[in-house]
Amino acid sequence: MASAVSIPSSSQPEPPMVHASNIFSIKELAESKGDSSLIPSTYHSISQLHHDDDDDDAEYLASSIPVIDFSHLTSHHPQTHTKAVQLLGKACAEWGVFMLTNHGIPEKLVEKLMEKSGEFHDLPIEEKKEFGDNKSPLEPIRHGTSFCPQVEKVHYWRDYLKANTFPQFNFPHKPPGYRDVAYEYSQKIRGLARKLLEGISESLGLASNSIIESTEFDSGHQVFVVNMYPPCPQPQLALGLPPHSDIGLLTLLTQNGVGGLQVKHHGKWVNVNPLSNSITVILADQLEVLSNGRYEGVLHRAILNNEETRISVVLVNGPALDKEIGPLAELLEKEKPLFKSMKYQDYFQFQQRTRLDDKNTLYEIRLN
Ligand SMILES: O=C(O)CCC(=O)C(=O)O
Ligand SMILES: [Fe+2]
Repeated sequence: MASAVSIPSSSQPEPPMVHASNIFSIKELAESKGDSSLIPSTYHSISQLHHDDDDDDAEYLASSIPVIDFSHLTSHHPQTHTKAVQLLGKACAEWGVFMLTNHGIPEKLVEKLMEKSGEFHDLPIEEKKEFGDNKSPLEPIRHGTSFCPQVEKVHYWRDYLKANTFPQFNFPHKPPGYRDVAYEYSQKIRGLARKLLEGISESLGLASNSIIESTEFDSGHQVFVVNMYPPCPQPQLALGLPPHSDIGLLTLLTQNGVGGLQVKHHGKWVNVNPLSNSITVILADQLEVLSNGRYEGVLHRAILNNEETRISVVLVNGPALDKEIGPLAELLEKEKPLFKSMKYQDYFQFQQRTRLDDKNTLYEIRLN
C-alpha cells in the first residue's frame, strides 16, 4: 500500500525543527550551524522567492520614495516652511514612509551607535541573559529573538534589544559607552519626531501643537529597538520580520549600510534604499487612528541576505502610555470615527504579545 507520508530523498535532507522559544538567539544558532545550508523548517515564511517584485516598476518606485528636507520644515522663511509641510502631507498620504535629510544628527553619532549596537549583539550570551526570557513588554530592557515566539507559527531570523528610553531612560550599561551614545541619539530622535508631528498636524489643517497635545507627546513613550539579522543561508525562504505596521506614531530608523527594509506600496514590495546620512521615517498605527485614516501606518517587512549581518536601530515614538487615543476631535466635525479609542498602554501591550501579522492589531479597534 502506498503511504501518504512522503519520505525525503537522501539528497534532500529534512530541515531541522527549532522552536524560537527554546533558543536564546538566532545569531548563536546561525553561528553554530557551520556550513549547513538548511535553515530550520520553523523559519520557512515563504515558499516562493520573495524578490518577485524585482521588476523595473519596483525599481522605479524605490527611487520615488519621498525625501523630506528637515531644514526646510524648520525654516523661518514662511514660504519654505509651507512648501515643506505640503510635501510632508503628500508623503504621509501617498507613501507612509519618507527619508529625512538635513536632520542635524551627526554622522559620527550614528556610526558610533552602529558600532556599539554590533558590540552589544556580539556580547557573550551570559552577558545578555539578564535582559532575556519572555518578559512583559513594559519591562525596561528586553533581549529576545523573532517577535513573540510563544504565539508564532513561523519564526523570524532576527535578534533584538528593546529598551524603553522615554519618559525614563533605561538602557544596558554594556558594552562600555553604549548607554551614553544611545541617550544622545534617543534625545535627538525625540526632537525630530516632535517637529515632524507639528508639521504633520499642520498638513492636516490643524494647529501645529494639535497632535503633541492630544497624545501628551512630551511625556510620550519611546522604545529603542536594535534589530540584528545574521546572514541567512536560505534568505529566500525566511524573513527578518513579517509584513506589519508599527504601534506608535512615528518610527525613525537607521541601519548599518546593509539594506533589507521593504514597504508595501500600491500592492508591491518596494526596497527602501536610504540616501546617505538620511533617517527613514515610518508612519505608524497611532497616526492612522488620530488622523481618522487620512494617513495610514505603512506595511513593511525586513528581508534577509546570506552575506552580511544587518543591524537596524528603530525608535518607536508614541503617545503617553496612559493617554487614550482616538481620532482627533477636530477631524470628527464632518466625519464619523473609523477607530475606537484605546489607552496606548493597552494597545502597546496587546501588540507586543500578539502574532505580528499585517495590521492585525489596528483591525482590533477599527469600526465598521
Ligand atoms: O529592520 C528593519 O528594517 C525593519 C524593522 C522593523 O520594522 C521594526 O523593528 O518594527
Ligand atoms: Fe516595524
